[in-house]
Amino acid sequence: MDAPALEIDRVSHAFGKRRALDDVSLTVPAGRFVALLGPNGAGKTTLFSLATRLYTTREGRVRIFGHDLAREPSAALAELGVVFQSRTLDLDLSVRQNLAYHAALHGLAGRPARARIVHLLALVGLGERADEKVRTLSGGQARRVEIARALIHRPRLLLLDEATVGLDLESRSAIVAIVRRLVEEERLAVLWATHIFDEVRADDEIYVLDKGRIIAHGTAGEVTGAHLARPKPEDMPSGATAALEAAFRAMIAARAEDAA
Ligand SMILES: Nc1ncnc2c1ncn2[C@@H]1O[C@H](COP(=O)(O)OP(=O)(O)OP(=O)(O)O)[C@@H](O)[C@H]1O
Repeated sequence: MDAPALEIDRVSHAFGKRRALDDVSLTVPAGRFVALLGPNGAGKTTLFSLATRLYTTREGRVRIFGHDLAREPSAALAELGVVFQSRTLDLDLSVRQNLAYHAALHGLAGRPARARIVHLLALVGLGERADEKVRTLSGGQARRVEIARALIHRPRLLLLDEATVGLDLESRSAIVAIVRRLVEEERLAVLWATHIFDEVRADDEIYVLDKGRIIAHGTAGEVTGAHLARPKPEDMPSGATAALEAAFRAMIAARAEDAA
């Protein structure tokens, strides 16, 4: 059996006195889509920064396909692709140039690099825009280039931090569909961080992060059921997305009451 794509094992992280992550554990199995749901400030970006070794993990362990990130960083990071929340493409280079530059950083050049770029741009539906400057693309298209770029070295795990933030509904749906297809067809493992409920399906495995702690884990359907046991009639949600959102609000409210 494959080692899990990602194991976050009892990880904590503080910025000075502010504890951004507190004893967080989560697992993304190989070839699976897992969502990390949390409001702004929950700690999602901090978790991504630790999983990509931007920050050093001082408490707890991160393993990628069984490779300990602290002890075997090269082997671990070779399996990892990441799309950060903030945009990082060079706007004045073409789509192809952006990808070629990134390929070179991974030691991929010449014909194999060119072929990989063509393949990935087709995968994200941008084959025809390869020679246009990134500046001419829409926000959603630029995000799709970032997904292609993150996959250039054939990682088996992709982390996406609020990849659809600021995009219109149509662009968001296109990106979610591309990522889900990569999971189904290419057996890519994905950790999808979001605070947008309609990106999560009832049968998706989710972790709910709030104020640095995992407060719920299960399928979205299970989490919704557990936290909406006694909904008030006026709160009865009309669909799966609304149900998850209502459950989420119930959890956060319960935690706020406990803290008071
Ligand atoms: N570099 C930093 N220095 C100090 N505090 C930080 C730093 N980065 C994050 N924090 C704090 O850590 C907590 C978690 O922030 P983080 O950015 O990880 O959350 P998030 O879930 O990604 O939210 P968002 O979606 O708004 O980015 C917040 O209280 C934030 O203010």
